Amino acid sequence: MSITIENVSKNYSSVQALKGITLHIEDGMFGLLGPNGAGKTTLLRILATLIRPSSGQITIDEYNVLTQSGCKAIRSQLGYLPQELAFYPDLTGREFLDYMGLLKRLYDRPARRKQMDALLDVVSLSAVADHKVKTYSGGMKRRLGIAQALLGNPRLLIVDEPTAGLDPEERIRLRTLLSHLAHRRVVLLSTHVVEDISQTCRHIAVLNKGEVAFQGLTYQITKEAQDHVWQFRTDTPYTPSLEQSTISVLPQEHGTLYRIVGPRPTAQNITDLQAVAPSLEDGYIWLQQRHTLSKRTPTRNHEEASLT
Ligand SMILES: Nc1ncnc2c1ncn2[C@@H]1O[C@H](COP(=O)(O)OP(=O)(O)OP(=O)(O)O)[C@@H](O)[C@H]1O
Repeated sequence: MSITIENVSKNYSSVQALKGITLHIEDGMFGLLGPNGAGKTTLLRILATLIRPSSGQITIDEYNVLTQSGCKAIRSQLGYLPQELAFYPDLTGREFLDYMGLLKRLYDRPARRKQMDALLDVVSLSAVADHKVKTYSGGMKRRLGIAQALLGNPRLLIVDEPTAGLDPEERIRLRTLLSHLAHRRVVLLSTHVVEDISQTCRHIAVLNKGEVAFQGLTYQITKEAQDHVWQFRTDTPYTPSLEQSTISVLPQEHGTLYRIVGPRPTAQNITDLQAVAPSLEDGYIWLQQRHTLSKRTPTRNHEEASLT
């Protein structure tokens, strides 16, 4: 499968949620990374054909998603797990899947049952399939959500923040499951957790305020931050400049160890200053910062302002 998103914008009355997004996505796992409000959910809902963009073009394989026939063709190949999936708590996991299967027009009962059994196995819920959903943990509900998205064996699986609120064990379990599912389809994963992406996605796009701040191979993000990550020690609290972000503050026996992303720190009271190898998180913060700063309108300094 091949997805091409060209110059897509979306306005909600006065809010411009997406501003000319252009992306290309192929089979495998693709990560959509960005802070709250970046526009990830809006983009996923557009791809899931739930809302229409204000402008732009989207083609999935040979289909134009914005036409009625293209939309219909894509819907039959699509599985979607939204951030908040409404479950019926008094149904069992199996009953819920059965209901969702009917909504997906899987009317052949034996075939639907067979598919449900296989999916319950894939998401490791077979043992609790006949327990009510209200007895499931957050992670189990998320896995049931993935099972319902997989009904009909879609070639495009869209999952919005699937690891939010899960404990580390469940997060790893879910990430691993999604990686396995990405073998013969596109899995589009949205998250604001850098680690989710680093462990699973070869290709990513970083969104910032409705724009693409980066797209490419995941490891390239660390390269972007090369020579912009600093470590130093100080005895007094360090206040970062507007262009710097504090990544960590580690109290030690002698002073405090700071890790900063941005221009080289120049404060007097710091020692052992060195540039360090960026992590993916450093790279992500650097990209966000660079993108935000590039959008800021230059302000006059105080002297210039006082002359007028
Ligand atoms: N239905 C809506 N009506 C008005 N504004 C909206 C609507 N949906 C989203 N927005 C706004 O659009 C922008 C992008 O929101 P979106 O939910 O797509 O971002 P996100 O990256 O998914 O964030 P989060 O991780 O918090 O869900 C935000 O400013 C949000 O407030």
